[in-house]
Amino acid sequence: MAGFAELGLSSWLVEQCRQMGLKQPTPVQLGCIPAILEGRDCLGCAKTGSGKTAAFVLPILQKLSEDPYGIFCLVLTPTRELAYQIAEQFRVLGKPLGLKDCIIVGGMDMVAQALELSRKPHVVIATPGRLADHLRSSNTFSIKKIRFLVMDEADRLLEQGCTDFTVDLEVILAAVPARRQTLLFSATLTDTLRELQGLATNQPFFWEAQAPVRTVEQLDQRYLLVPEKVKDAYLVHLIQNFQDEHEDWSIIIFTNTCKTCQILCMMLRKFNFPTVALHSMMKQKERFAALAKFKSSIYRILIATDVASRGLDIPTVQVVINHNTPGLPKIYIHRVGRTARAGRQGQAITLVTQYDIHLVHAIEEQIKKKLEEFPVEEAQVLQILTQVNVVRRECEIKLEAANFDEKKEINKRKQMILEGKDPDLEAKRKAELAKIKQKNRRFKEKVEQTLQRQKASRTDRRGRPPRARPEASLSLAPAQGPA
Ligand SMILES: Nc1ncnc2c1ncn2[C@@H]1O[C@H](COP(=O)(O)OP(=O)(O)OP(=O)(O)O)[C@@H](O)[C@H]1O
Repeated sequence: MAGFAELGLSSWLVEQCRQMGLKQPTPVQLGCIPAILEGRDCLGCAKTGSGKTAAFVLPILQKLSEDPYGIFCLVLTPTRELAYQIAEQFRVLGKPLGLKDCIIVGGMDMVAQALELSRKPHVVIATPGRLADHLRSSNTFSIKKIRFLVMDEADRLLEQGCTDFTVDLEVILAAVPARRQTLLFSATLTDTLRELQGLATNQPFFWEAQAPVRTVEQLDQRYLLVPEKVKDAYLVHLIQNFQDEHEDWSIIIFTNTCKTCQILCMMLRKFNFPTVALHSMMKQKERFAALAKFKSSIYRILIATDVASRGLDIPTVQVVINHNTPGLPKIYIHRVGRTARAGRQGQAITLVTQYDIHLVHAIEEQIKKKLEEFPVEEAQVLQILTQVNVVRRECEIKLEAANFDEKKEINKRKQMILEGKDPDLEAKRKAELAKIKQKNRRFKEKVEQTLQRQKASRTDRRGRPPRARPEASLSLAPAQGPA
C-alpha cells in the first residue's frame, strides 16, 4: 500500500508524519491528498476517526511550503474545541515550516485576535461567528488572497436550524476569493451534498468511504430499553459496573440540554464518580479546563451536550453513553464516533425509553446495522433506584436555587462585555438579522407561489379544463400558520 511519500508529500512532511505516529495513510488520505495536491476542490466523506483532519492538513502544508505567505488558508469548524484541535495538528505537522497559525473563536479576547490577524498568519482556524464579527468590525486583515478554504464538519456548518451559521457564512464567503481550492470534510457529508457541491467552484473530487455500514467496524453498538423515570439509575449502574470491571477507563456521556448536563454532573459527583461537564453555558476557560482534565484522565467521565459530539479526538475514550436517544441519526453517528477511533475498539450504549423506539429504528436504518441489547441485572438497578432519584432531585433543587437559567442570560451579557461587545447592541443586531432572515424567507415563499401559479396557468392554457380557483383549493388546504 502506498506510503505518504508516494502521495506527493515532501520528505520533511513524511518525516513529520512518522514522528506523529502516522505510519500508513488512511483510505481517505490515500484518496484525497493527491487530488488536493493536483489543485482540485475536494469533498471527503469518511467515517469518524478515520483521519480526515490530516487529509487536508498535509496537502495544505505541502502547498504552503512551496509558496509561503499569509493568510494562506482559512479553516472553518463548528466548535471552539475543534478549532484548537485542528490548530494542534497544523502546529505539530507544520513545525519545520515555522508555521504561524491563528485561532479565531468566540469566548476569547477580540482585540488580541485582531492583532494576531493583522500579522498575516499562514493559517487561520475559526468558528464562523467570531470570524464574521472580525470581518464586520475591522479592516486590519484580509482573506482575499487565501489559497484554501476548508470546511470541517461541513454539513454541520451548512445546516439550517436554530443554531445555524448561515448569516455568518455569507459574510465570510463574500470575503474569500472565487479563485481558491475548497475542501469540505465530514463523516455525514452525503446528506447535504447539493449545497456542498454548490460551494466548490470547479468539478470537485468526491471521495466517500465504500462501506455499507456508516459506523466503524470496531464499534460495539448497544441499546438499553429503560423506562424514562428510572433512566438515571441505569446510568449509575452502568458506570459503577464499568468502573468495577476496568482499571483504566473513561466514558463520555451525551445528553440533550445544558441543564441536564449540569444536573447529571452534580449527581454523579455525589456518587463519587470523577465527573466533569462540558456545555455551551460554561465560560470558555471552564470548557477548555474541563476538556484538558478529561483528556489527562484527571476526570474519568465527561458529561457533554452535542457541543462535543463532533470531531473531538480523545484516544482514551472506551465508552460513549447516550443518556438521551439522539433525534437525528447523524447526531448519533458523530456522538458514538468519539470512541473506536483510528482502528481502536470501543463501545456505545444508548438509553432508549418507551418514547424513543422510532428514533432507534431511524438510526439503524441510517447506519445499516442493528443495535444489540445490552444485558443488565434489573434487580441490581432496583436496589439503587430510590437513592439515585433522591440525589437527582436534590441536585435539581440546588441548581434551581442557583438560578441556572437566569445565570444563562447574565453569563451571556458578561461574556459579551468581556469580549468588548455591547450586549444591548448585540441584541439589536440579532433582532435585525432575524428580521432579514424572515424577510428572505417570505420573499422565497412569494417567488415559489408565483412560479407555482405561472406553472398552473401554463397548464390550463394548454387546453385542460380550468382548475378550481386557487383560493377555493387553498380553503381545503390545512390552515396556514403565520408565514
Ligand atoms: N494515517 C494515520 N495513521 C494512524 N493514525 C492516524 C492517521 N491519520 C490520522 N490518525 C489519527 O487518527 C485519529 C482520528 O483522526 P481525525 O480526528 O482526523 O479523525 P476524523 O476522521 O476527523 O474524525 P471525526 O469524523 O470524528 O472528526 C487522530 O488521533 C489522528 O492523529
